[in-house]
Amino acid sequence: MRHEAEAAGVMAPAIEEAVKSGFVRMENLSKTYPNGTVALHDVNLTIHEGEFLCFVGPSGCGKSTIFKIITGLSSPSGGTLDVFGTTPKEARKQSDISFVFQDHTLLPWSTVESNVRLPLELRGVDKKTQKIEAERVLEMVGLKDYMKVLPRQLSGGMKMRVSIARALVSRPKLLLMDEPFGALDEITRQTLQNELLNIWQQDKKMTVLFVTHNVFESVFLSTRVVVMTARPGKIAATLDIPVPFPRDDEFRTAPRFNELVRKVSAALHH
Ligand SMILES: Nc1ncnc2c1ncn2[C@@H]1O[C@H](COP(=O)(O)OP(=O)(O)OP(=O)(O)O)[C@@H](O)[C@H]1O
Repeated sequence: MRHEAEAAGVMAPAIEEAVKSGFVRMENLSKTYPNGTVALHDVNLTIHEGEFLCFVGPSGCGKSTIFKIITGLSSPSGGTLDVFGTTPKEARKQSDISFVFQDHTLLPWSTVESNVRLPLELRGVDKKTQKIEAERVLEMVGLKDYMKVLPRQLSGGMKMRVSIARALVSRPKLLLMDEPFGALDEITRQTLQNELLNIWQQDKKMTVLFVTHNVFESVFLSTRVVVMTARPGKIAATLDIPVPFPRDDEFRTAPRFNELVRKVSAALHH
């Protein structure tokens, strides 16, 4: 419905406001858990449509807490966070948000295809569309020939590709990735980084928020890096990565890359 309205050039006032003011907007966002832990303090951040934003920071700086609030699984204790001009819970209901975690969380007894179709099945999408959409995203991640295979027959990198395909199947406007490549070997990790950028490039409107502990990964992938400090979690710096896409493996060894890595590292250790 909303997509149709947008295509016709008519946007609801709330959406228009969201586009103008930022796609995800945090204002003085704070979170104190019931045991007194201050996970976030006064976080201000505006994320625009189509950005690829990486969060880096030490363990416990509140990155997952931000994700929990964006998805409506946790509520702020102070300030506000809105997604597409509405509440996180509402945005989630509209299936505009998908997640990928470090643990691929695939159902072991279901084939690759069934795993990928699951989000659509849960939403009551008809079987024919489920199949078409599953094929579309499995093609994107290079696994169309593995549709009938069980997860245990796949390598770690392939399982992660299935997990990414499952997240993409509902055509999300916002993709949240919490250390998705943290458990993979370096070569697989770099391959998946390249593939993820290709996928993101195909859909200029999808916004990706990506948590990583790896400074190199943050510079390679993102349009902007948000550096956080621990206890209480705050934004120490936001750094633009003004390097055009597509980015290829040559970028990983370019002087510009090293210079940006140094900048992010300096902000982390400040
Ligand atoms: N449910 C909870 N109750 C109490 N404290 C919590 C809860 N969840 C998280 N915390 C604490 O809040 C702080 C931020 O946690 P969070 O998981 O958001 O950090 P993180 O940056 O994602 O960490 P990591 O990189 O290790 O995953 C930490 O000190 C954590 O121990």
